[in-house]
Amino acid sequence: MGRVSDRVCIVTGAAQGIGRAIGEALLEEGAKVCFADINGDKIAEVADGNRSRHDGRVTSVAVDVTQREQVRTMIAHTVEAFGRLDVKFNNAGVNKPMNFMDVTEDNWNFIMGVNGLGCMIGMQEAARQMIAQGTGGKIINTASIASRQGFDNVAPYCASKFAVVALTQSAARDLAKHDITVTGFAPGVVATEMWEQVDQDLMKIGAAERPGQAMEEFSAEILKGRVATPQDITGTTTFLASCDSDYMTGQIVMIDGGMTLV
Ligand SMILES: NC(=O)c1ccc[n+]([C@@H]2O[C@H](COP(=O)([O-])OP(=O)(O)OC[C@H]3O[C@@H](n4cnc5c(N)ncnc54)[C@H](O)[C@@H]3O)[C@@H](O)[C@H]2O)c1
Repeated sequence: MGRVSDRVCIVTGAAQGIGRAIGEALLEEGAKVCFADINGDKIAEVADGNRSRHDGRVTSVAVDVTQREQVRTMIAHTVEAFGRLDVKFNNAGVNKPMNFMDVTEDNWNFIMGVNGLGCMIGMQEAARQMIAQGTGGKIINTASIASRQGFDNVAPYCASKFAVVALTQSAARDLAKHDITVTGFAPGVVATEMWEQVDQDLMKIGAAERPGQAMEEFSAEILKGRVATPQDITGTTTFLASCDSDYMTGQIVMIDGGMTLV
């Protein structure tokens, strides 16, 4: 028996990076997992790649987390496949570095849309299903080191991740009476495609002159070399999915290699 045997989980942003690692770790611990992502081809490939090892416990769906109807369809698909929903990870996220003075309404709306609104809709629709089931459940949101501190050239991203923390704390209070716990986790820097893209974007806006420079400087100044792999954080995410007590609700677990201590 795994730590989350037979729990029905949805992970958004699961076509790559942190979300994919969360979903695959849940499968290893016995869960039934719906992998969900805006990239329909890639999410189907990820699910196919996991089917031979975990047959009957894998499904996938294409979803844009900012679109409520698509989120409802994703949940309906999962319930049809596995009978219910126990755990919902709101992990899909975007970043698009820009100097503070160049931030546009489009940039703000894009980042706040996916990271903030997408998280809120994801929580509401998961909770709606859990309330209808009468089973309670768990909602787990991906925050960030950027939800504790603002960093250069990523103001909307930091604002969106502060929003994730506030949504987690507020929803934890509102949903407690339905036995739904709401938690989050806040990684530091994780080596994913998002980080590679951030690196390229920083060069485009002139905040770095060569590939890897911004990361090296950030690494030297703030990280002290502590860059995680997606797999480094799945011990914590599986714990949050398995933890039946409500003592964690409303909390954000830091997985940032001690960055908040420096
Ligand atoms: N990589 C890091 O250093 C780091 C650190 C802290 C927090 N995070 C957060 O972790 C989460 C995952 O990040 P990652 O590094 O794996 O990024 P990533 O870019 O590798 O993966 C993000 C996934 O989200 C999907 N996505 C984007 N917009 C979507 C939408 N509207 N609907 C559905 N799916 C959508 C993408 O297609 C992609 O597969 C994000 O919330 C990110 O903000 C990342």
